[in-house]
Amino acid sequence: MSGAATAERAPRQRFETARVGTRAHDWVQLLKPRVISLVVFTGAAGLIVAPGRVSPVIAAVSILSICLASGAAGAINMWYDRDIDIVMQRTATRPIPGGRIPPDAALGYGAGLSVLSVALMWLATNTLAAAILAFSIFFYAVIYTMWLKRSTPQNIVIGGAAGAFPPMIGWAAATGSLSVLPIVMFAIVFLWTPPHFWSLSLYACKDYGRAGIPMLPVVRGARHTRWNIFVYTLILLAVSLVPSFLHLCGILYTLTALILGLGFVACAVRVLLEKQDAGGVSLNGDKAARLSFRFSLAYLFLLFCGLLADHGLTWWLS
Ligand code: HEM
Ligand SMILES: CC(C)=CCC/C(C)=C/CC/C(C)=C/COP(=O)(O)OP(=O)(O)O
Repeated sequence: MSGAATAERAPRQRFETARVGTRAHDWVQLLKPRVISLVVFTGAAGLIVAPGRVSPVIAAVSILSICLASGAAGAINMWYDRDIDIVMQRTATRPIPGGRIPPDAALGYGAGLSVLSVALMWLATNTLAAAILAFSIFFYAVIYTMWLKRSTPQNIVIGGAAGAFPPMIGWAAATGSLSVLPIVMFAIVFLWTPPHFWSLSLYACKDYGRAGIPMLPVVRGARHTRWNIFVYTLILLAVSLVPSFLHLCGILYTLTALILGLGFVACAVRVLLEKQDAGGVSLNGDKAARLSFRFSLAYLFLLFCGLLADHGLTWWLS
């Protein structure tokens, strides 16, 4: 090959590589990968603390199924929400509003991955796990996204159930049944979701208002939302201690839940006391709400780490 031909092709090859790379990145972004990471972690925790032994291959396929299902639901959510995502600053550059993935292709991708994830779970484990997985996709993609999100300020209180199922799915995958602990784990994620999301919605309120989405601070105001965050963190603290009162967990979990829960309540108190105008709108760049949102992510991750560590310690001592 002549030197001139090589020189001519090199920049073109670089362009093709960049384009392929960018497209792959967009398909991954459609799955909401960072959200998946925490969803999968809570699902894996349910699977690990369940009684009995699961083969590593079955465990891996179960976790992969939860990962694909969560991503599939995210892709369908982004397909349906393309009209509002384009109006909101936070979401305007997503692959569909950004014009990089056609809406029909995103829907096909989400639907295909949904079927694949449920089929994989069913083949690898049992009907109960596959059924709850299918219901979670339906709940997030249809009940939350297509119905509740645009119709009521209680959208995420009810819709939060979708994201709370993974620990139950993990447990069901391992045992073929359910029990008190996975139901309490469901309740923890369910009660965690409102303060998690409302903290963010306090500083993303303008975006939601512009898109006409009836999120709590848009409809009932920032002050009401601040109080709701506080109340939910208190209830969450109480419910996170239920496994301890029922003797389902040991001291390691109890201490973790207590310290993290008090930390989350402290964040909520800062949100309540943030310098604000008469309507509760922050005069401080929503510093406290931003901290509370970040803390919510650390809280759930560390609480489930505490549960796993406690489980490991009990197993090691027995
Ligand atoms: C219906 C319930 C939920 C709602 C409405 C909600 C809402 C949100 C929103 C709007 C964001 C910001 C995303 C962005 O900036 O692109 C976010 C971030 C996040 N959420 Fe949730 N969430 C919910 C449930 C969950 C659940 C169940 C989990 C995991 C167990 C979770 C984990 C995360 C994570 C890890 C992030 C950070 C993502 C990032 O850094 O890009 N969320 N959530
Ligand atoms: C197993 C399985 C199917 C799990 C589902 C997990 C689940 C429900 C995750 C919800 C996470 C999330 C980012 C919701 C926000 O949606 P949004 O549309 O309000 O937020 P957006 O404006 O950022 O799109």
